[in-house]
Amino acid sequence: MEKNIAVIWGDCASPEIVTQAIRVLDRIGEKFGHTFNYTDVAMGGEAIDKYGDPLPQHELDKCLASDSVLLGAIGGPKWEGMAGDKRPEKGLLRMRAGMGLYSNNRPTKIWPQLAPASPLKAEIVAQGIDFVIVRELTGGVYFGDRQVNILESGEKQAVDLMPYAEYEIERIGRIGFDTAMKRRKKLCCVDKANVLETSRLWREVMHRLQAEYPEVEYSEMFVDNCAMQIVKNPSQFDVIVTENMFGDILSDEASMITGSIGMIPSSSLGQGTCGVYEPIHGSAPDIAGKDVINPTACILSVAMMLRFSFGMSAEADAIEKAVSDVLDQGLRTADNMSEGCTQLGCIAMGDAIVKALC
Ligand SMILES: NC(=O)c1ccc[n+]([C@@H]2O[C@H](COP(=O)([O-])OP(=O)(O)OC[C@H]3O[C@@H](n4cnc5c(N)ncnc54)[C@H](O)[C@@H]3O)[C@@H](O)[C@H]2O)c1
Ligand SMILES: CC(C)[C@H](C(=O)O)[C@@H](O)C(=O)O
Ligand SMILES: [Mg+2]
Repeated sequence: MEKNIAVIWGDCASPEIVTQAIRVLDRIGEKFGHTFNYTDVAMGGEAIDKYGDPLPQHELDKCLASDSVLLGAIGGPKWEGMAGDKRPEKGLLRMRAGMGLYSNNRPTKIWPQLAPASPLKAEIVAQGIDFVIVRELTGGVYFGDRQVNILESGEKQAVDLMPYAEYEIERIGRIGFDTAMKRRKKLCCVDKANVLETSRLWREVMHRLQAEYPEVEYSEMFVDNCAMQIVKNPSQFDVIVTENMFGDILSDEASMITGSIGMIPSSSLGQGTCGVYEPIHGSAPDIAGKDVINPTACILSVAMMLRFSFGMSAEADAIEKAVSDVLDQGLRTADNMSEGCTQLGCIAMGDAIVKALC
């Protein structure tokens, strides 16, 4: 097969992990007889520096014309303090909206080899950590109206609105139920229905959908409790469906109990098969240029791309097996290092995963 992939190299430490992910893709191409063509796309800080805009239309068009997009992460201290709509992150949000990627899948699964790297007690880890956060990605407070008003007192007042329409909830709710049907058939809707009107509308829509999925054990949980339960008893979760900002926060928390944020990939999809695949972490400016960032989340994002956008399951399995083999060999990066293991840098970890693919 031949596939055209838009590549967003990203900012700070991001190009280091994207480099390793492309090496893995190239190796998969050789091994399975596929051709992957790459088109560079500037987004975030790189695009601000080049074009004065975090995602010019011509760069978004390259993403729209591709079979899928591979992204590291954007943003960093160099662009802090810029106006909200000029910041690197605005490019990411514009891409998600412009490509209609309302469904973000963030798998939270601990690799058994990484159990010692989890900050949770061994007995909690032993009960199993394997759930998916289905995060709504193009609505809510990220995309609601914003204002800065001047009050009579002369003070500023900032407003970020959190709108959700029924169709936005229904389409992501359906994905939550469909994901649960393919797994252990448990779905938890996480919200703040004790306070927020949007959450109450979420529940109303979810209850309608629930009738269509009688096999799914459906539950609801307040987001503050969920944050606590993820640490106390993560094995209770199979699929979590939640709104944009709650999903952002909970997925970083959830990643850590698997040993490191550097292990969790994600897919962002809408109606078609063209999606964006990226690690859930950011551009890690504090470790940029040091060859210490863990490339695994970006490499596993490639596996998700192959599986979900290109229907290449055997190829995706091969990447995941290579990651598992490398962990079996006791190879780790600094973020998930534990006693008795060998610490590698980003490039050496990429080398090890590519070698394990051979
Ligand atoms: N999708 C994206 O492009 C994306 C996602 C999150 C944050 N960001 C941006 O990234 C920038 C930095 O954000 P931040 O510092 O809050 O979050 P971050 O995820 O970049 O880093 C948080 C901490 O985790 C560490 N870390 C992250 N990924 C790692 C990896 N693969 N291996 C080892 N350690 C890793 C970092 O070194 C840092 O100490 C900000 O500009 C933010 O907006 C972008
Ligand atoms: C960079 C930021 C806009 C982004 C988000 O909040 O969605 C990031 O944190 C993520 O998790 O992808
Ligand atoms: Mg985030």
